Amino acid sequence: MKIAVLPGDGIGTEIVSEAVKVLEVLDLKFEMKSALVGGAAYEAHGHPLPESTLQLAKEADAILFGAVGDWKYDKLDRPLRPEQAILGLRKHLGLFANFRPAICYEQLVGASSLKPELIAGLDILIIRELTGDIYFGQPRGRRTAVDGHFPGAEEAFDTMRYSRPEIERIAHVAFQAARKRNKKVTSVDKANVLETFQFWKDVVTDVHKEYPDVELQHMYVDNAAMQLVKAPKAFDVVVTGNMFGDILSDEASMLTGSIGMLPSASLNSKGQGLYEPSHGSAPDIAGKGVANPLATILSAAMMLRFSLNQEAAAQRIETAVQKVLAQGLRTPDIWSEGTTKVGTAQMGDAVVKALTA
Ligand SMILES: NC(=O)c1ccc[n+]([C@@H]2O[C@H](COP(=O)([O-])OP(=O)(O)OC[C@H]3O[C@@H](n4cnc5c(N)ncnc54)[C@H](O)[C@@H]3O)[C@@H](O)[C@H]2O)c1
Ligand SMILES: CC(C)[C@H](C(=O)O)[C@@H](O)C(=O)O
Ligand SMILES: [Mg+2]
Repeated sequence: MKIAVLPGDGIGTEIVSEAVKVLEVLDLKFEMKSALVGGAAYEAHGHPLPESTLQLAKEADAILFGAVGDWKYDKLDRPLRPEQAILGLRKHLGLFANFRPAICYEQLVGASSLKPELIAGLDILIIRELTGDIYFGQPRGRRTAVDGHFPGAEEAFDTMRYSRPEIERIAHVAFQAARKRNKKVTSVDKANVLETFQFWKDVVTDVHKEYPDVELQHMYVDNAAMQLVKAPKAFDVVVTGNMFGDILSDEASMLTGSIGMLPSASLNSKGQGLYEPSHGSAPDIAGKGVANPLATILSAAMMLRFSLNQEAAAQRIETAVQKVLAQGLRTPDIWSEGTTKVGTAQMGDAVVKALTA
């Protein structure tokens, strides 16, 4: 089993080290190979996703990814920016199905910004389409406006688009996931304004005919953003496009206590997957040893489950994470009165200890 380890930038390197520690202690005979990606790869090779890194990723059974990006690269031409590395990996590997489970662990009910009764027992799954939408639509660019409110002015534009097969395959993923859970899918769109999302809604409705045992609800994205903080437990599986999924998953992360708790899996149709926390490189706390590594450690558990056929090991990691939380250990992002503040490495060590005890 080959795992490509791509730590990236900022806290990416700190949190991936902890996940690697956890994987190593399982002693499952993985072959782990690391490569530079993002800003780190740009510095060394002049490109955020060098051919050698892409090749390593393509040949791996699974990819463990940290995060990419730093403010200092914001002025680079877009194709050279660190974020192009993760977008390129998703595109080149066809990683269209992004699972972002928002689970509020019992021990962290007090860490959320929401009232405990709203989030105690929360377990929802956001399924974000990851290779289409306005993220990848062409054409895009800058030009001189020919119409609109300011003809002749400089303007920028992107293209929002989805094809029927792209929507169908993510809808199947969502209905099948819901079958293993509480059999409810909420499809989030903006069909009242955008043709792309009226089409999304129509296609999801068509696919639903094959899943009569699963309840389908449609919801506009603005309402969904509100309902997520009003009554999050009313959701089971949420399926949506690339951009709405990006935004709603960050919102949902706060229901779990912190964005440092939200893992993710991005899968292609061959069962290959990239596993990364949902958060970014957090330049504001990078290098301080305070980042929460649990989202990355939980992403490694998802990797064992979805790509490496190691369900028992995945469950061992998830149980170990709950154990350290029960011991009262908290990185600053999830710390509350009466618990013990620890750093990134101490948190990783505690998970390793809980696994081996
Ligand atoms: N997949 C990715 O690689 C990815 C995802 C999101 C953002 N980014 C990039 O990351 C950079 C920073 O973006 P941003 O600040 O908008 O988002 P971010 O997710 O990096 O950080 C947002 C806030 O959450 C905090 N945070 C994030 N992860 C944390 C963790 N594990 N523990 C504790 N606190 C954590 C940060 O300190 C910050 O205050 C940008 O360059 C952005 O493009 C990359
Ligand atoms: C860094 C960026 C390209 C990325 C996205 O928008 O998909 C990030 O925000 C994420 O959620 O993985
Ligand atoms: Mg995001």
